[in-house]
Amino acid sequence: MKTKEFNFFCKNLFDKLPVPVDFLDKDGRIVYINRCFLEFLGLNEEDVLGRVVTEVEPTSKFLETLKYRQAEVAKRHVFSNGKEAIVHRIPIIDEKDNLIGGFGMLLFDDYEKLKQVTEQIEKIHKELNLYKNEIAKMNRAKYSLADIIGESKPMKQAKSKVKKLARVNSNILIIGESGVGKELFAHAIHNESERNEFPFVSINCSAIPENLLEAEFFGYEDGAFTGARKGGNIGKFELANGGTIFLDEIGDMPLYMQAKLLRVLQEKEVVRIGSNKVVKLDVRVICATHKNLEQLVNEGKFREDLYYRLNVLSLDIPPLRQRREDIPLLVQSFVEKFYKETGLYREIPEEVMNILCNYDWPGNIRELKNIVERICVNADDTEVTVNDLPAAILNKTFRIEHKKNQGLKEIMENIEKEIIISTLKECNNNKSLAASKLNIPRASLYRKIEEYNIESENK
Ligand SMILES: Nc1ncnc2c1ncn2[C@@H]1O[C@H](COP(=O)(O)OP(=O)(O)OP(=O)(O)O)[C@@H](O)[C@H]1O
Repeated sequence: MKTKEFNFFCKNLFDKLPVPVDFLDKDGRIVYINRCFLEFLGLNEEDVLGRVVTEVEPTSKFLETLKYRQAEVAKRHVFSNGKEAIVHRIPIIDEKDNLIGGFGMLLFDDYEKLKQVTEQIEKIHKELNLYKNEIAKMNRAKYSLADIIGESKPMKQAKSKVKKLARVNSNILIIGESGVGKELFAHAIHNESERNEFPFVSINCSAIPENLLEAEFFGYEDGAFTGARKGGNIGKFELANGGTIFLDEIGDMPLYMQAKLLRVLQEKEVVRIGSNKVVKLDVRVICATHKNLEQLVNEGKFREDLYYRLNVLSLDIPPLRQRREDIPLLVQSFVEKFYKETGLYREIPEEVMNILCNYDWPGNIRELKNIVERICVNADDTEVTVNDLPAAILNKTFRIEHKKNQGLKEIMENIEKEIIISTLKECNNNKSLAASKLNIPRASLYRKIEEYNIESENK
């Protein structure tokens, strides 16, 4: 192409470009320079065209670039007018390896602006890391094995199982009544595992409105649906990547979400709503439920395939009434916690402790914790009294009411019968254990069971 034609061609291409650009011939003469570059240098086209680059701009290193045929990319350069920029100098070589010219371009024509942008980016990065750390802190497992109070046999067994479960990566289903400590155990499994440096994300399936479940689980992109937060949102699975996700109340998950969850567990990847980018997942899933999932499967309310996928390993946490010996330890720890939080010292006398130990605790440890806190608040003095206990607990503990016109013998028999029934319940109907707890010979227990017709009532 002739110089004139080339110049015309470049004008069409580069004159409207807001980036300074020029072309040189093989001897370093400027054959084209765009308007933006002229403005930057404060020169007119006539002062520049056809002249050797160093005559126009004495600081230019372009002649060396042409001489050594070596491209220089993103170099900082100070021009004779004092302006600083990031420049590219590229030698142009033809197919026969001959040098035919050079191409120059300024990336940032205002170095100060670049510095500001870089500083701004650095600041944003720092802030982003700060938020990331905060989010990571929020998504940490707070409890470890040491926080799980209980020395009863079933608790010791459950705690030692935690260590085994932590060693592998399979999904776990934790079963137990409400308030037994399922979430606490999930935290402990994560903390004992190799994933403990990664997030622990907890999500309660029954607490999220059905229409938001998918967005919460898998996240969404900006404008994915009406009401979606600007900028989109990361899903809990992505948030838990590398760590553990705890899906509480899994039995309450609607069927359509069960299908989606199954897909994620099978594929080990997730796609945000409104996006087509696949995110690979490495997340351990721990689920919990107080419902009978097998029954839900039989009723068609829970997918069988999902049940088997979640229930690879399981952990059964017994209700508090089956491990009453843990009650004094738990009460003591809740009283200490109350003292630490409020500075109010409380003591639980034996008669109050006995009542607490005999109550059945349908709400398990959560209920016990609440009641202990309540009686600590109610107490007028350091020593808590029976009167500080809620009536509901007192009524249920003193179940043995005698009917009018009953003689002492009959009343005593009723009391004896009640005690035997509750001890048998406590011992899971193990008669030898019950006899030893009641401190009577086994034969006496059998006789009384028959006498009071307990076995048939107990079935
Ligand atoms: N062994 C324990 N030692 C100390 N605190 C416990 C213990 N078990 C449970 N808790 C406490 O009791 C409360 C209820 O525990 P958690 O939430 O883990 O029960 P959950 O079985 O998951 O209940 P839900 O089924 O209702 O979700 C929490 O405050 C927890 O810290």
